[in-house]
Amino acid sequence: MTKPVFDRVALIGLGLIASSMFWAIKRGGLAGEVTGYARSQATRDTARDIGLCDRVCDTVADAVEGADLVVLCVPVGAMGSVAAEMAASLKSGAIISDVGSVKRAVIDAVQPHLPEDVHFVPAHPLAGTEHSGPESGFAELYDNRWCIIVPADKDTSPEAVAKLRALWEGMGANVDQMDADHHDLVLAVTSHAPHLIAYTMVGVADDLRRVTDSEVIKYSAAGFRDFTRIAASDPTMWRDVFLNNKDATLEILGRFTEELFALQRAIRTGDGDHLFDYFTHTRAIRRGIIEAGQDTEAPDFGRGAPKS
Ligand SMILES: NC(=O)c1ccc[n+]([C@@H]2O[C@H](COP(=O)([O-])OP(=O)(O)OC[C@H]3O[C@@H](n4cnc5c(N)ncnc54)[C@H](O)[C@@H]3O)[C@@H](O)[C@H]2O)c1
Ligand SMILES: O=C(O)C(=O)C[C@]1(C(=O)O)C=C[C@@H](O)C=C1
Repeated sequence: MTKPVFDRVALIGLGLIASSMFWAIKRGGLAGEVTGYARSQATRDTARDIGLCDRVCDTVADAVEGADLVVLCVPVGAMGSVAAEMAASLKSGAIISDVGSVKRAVIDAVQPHLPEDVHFVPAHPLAGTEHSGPESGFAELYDNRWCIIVPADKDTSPEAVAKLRALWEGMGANVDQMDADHHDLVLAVTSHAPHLIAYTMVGVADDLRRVTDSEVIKYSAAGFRDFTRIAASDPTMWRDVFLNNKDATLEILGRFTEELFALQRAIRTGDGDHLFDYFTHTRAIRRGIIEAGQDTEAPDFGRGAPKS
């Protein structure tokens, strides 16, 4: 039996990310006790019914009392108010972290509420599904996925960072470290703008009523199915992501629109060379990612004959 990384962990907000953390912590024997708090009675009842958390508390103060690590797993827009609510009950020396998809806005919202004798070490696991709520979690969610740790200050305790790293590694993740603004720009490109594009594409399809009546469902085995999966993600979470990573997302969408206009023009003017060169370039990027071993889920390109 491995030694737990923390004696007591508190998970605040019992949805997909927190419930997956709980099952992964249990799988790895990473904490002595895990307490949990959710705002709604219905969520707390469900959590108790399915054995999510060793102890489900009815107040955030009870959940964080005596905890060595507190992880805020609520939507980005709720982080500040939850931090304010729990601040007076935090144990001296505790590590406070979060899992929010945006980092600069969360740091600005949470930090002012925290007492000086705790360590604030924000983080973001790059793993999720389109499902939400306490029943959607599973222990394997973080296996081989990245978790980015974003220390709030330059003088954040290295011991606190190392302990949080050990927890995420114990849950199966690969851990990296980044500055908050850089994180927000990278995620605007790789996650936030793509989600907005998926939402838009599904909305466009829905506008074409005759398509959605039957054909979209019938033929959505291809790329569009991934769009509909992503566009089924939690509306509160994604509203908060866009409102709290405004600048980076707008910057990326501006660039995206420019490229889209150029492609649109190439189609209208019959500029096949532009389209071909563009697609050749993007294909090389995809192949580069796979060759560098950075997409562990990608199938080999070129199937060829089955290998005996
Ligand atoms: N879903 C993903 O793909 C994903 C991936 C990485 C990070 N995240 C981040 O993780 C966090 C949680 O996301 P999730 O997918 O687990 O969401 P979820 O909807 O499954 O769970 C969120 C939980 O927070 C609770 N909550 C909402 N407002 C609250 C408040 N004011 N006070 C207390 N509790 C409140 C909800 O009731 C729910 O239990 C978000 O910040 C999100 O940006 C999500
Ligand atoms: O797989 C999915 O459903 C996701 O969208 C997960 C995903 C992403 O990769 O964009 C979504 C938001 C996060 O903050 C991190 C991960």
